[in-house]
Amino acid sequence: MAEVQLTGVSKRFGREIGVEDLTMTVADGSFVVLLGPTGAGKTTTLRLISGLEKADAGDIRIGGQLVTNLTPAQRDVAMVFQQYSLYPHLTVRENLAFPLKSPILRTPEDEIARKVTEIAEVLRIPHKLDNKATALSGGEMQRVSIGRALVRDPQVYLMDEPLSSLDAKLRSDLRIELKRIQADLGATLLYVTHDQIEAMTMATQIGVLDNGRLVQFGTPREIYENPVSLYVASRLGLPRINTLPAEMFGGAPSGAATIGLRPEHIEHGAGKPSQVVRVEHLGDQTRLHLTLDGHDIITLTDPHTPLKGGETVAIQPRDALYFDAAGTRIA
Ligand SMILES: Nc1ncnc2c1ncn2[C@@H]1O[C@H](COP(=O)(O)OP(=O)(O)OP(=O)(O)O)[C@@H](O)[C@H]1O
Repeated sequence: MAEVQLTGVSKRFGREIGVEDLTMTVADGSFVVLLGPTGAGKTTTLRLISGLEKADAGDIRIGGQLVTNLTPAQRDVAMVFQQYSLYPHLTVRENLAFPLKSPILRTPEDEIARKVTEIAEVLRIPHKLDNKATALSGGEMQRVSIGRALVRDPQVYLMDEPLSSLDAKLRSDLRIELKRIQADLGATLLYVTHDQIEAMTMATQIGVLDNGRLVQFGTPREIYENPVSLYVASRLGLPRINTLPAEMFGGAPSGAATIGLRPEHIEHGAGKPSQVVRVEHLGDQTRLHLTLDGHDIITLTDPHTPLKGGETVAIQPRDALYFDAAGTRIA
């Protein structure tokens, strides 16, 4: 597979910023996740790499080769979209085989059959191989779409929220499968998601986009534990990071305007008394909704907590994050 390198890439749509001066390297064999709210430029980045959009400025290299002026087919990338794109009149088998039948590839028939069977098994649809694409559930269609990318051996895979239309169980199964397949193939994969569990568990690196600009690039742990700004800190973590006036607990560093408290930054049992508004049992976590001097705080607690709404619990920060008035991290 190959490394993807973006250097100073910009793309506007009229006055709208798609991406702005984007410089990023997706190393060979890495799994990079792009995070950012809607409109941040994630899809535009994938479309620029695949050649579906043309950059206004900057260079894109795949495997060291400048591809800025190449067509999508010449770039040899495989893209999976959020919405499945299958040939409805073909069977699942024919849909999966289609990318291998390109005259350029000249894949032998027995090799095609072997790859199609292998991918169908990985995606758990071998019993559907002879169904028409239209005779599948939405989740099965999306698995075939992913399969159509995986049967190929492109320079890079580009995936735009490929699991978002699937139910929770299939999504978590495929998350693990996709990560395993990527690691086994040593594939280079650039992946867009809004799902932070996908980002945390699959990514080797995460790139955070803000209005077309790359504001931080690092491992999931770096992004979570050492965010450069409040914006980045707010992209990961459930419940979301709590933000309070910096001086609320005393001891804030000079220049701090906001203290950012993730659940693990909130110690219970000492400090300032806060009111319990509600204890929320979500099954996999138990959330404690608190209020302190008119500020709402959401944190986590023991599932067997005796705390109830109306009670008081003392809290204090531990290893919290501090930000200045512009949201830049200062401590
Ligand atoms: N074809 C287009 N024409 C006009 N504006 C566009 C076009 N494609 C993208 N944009 C604009 O570029 C910006 C970035 O869009 P993009 O789709 O890359 O965001 P995104 O991060 O992928 O968002 P989402 O999470 O909603 O998919 C947005 O302001 C969007 O409105």
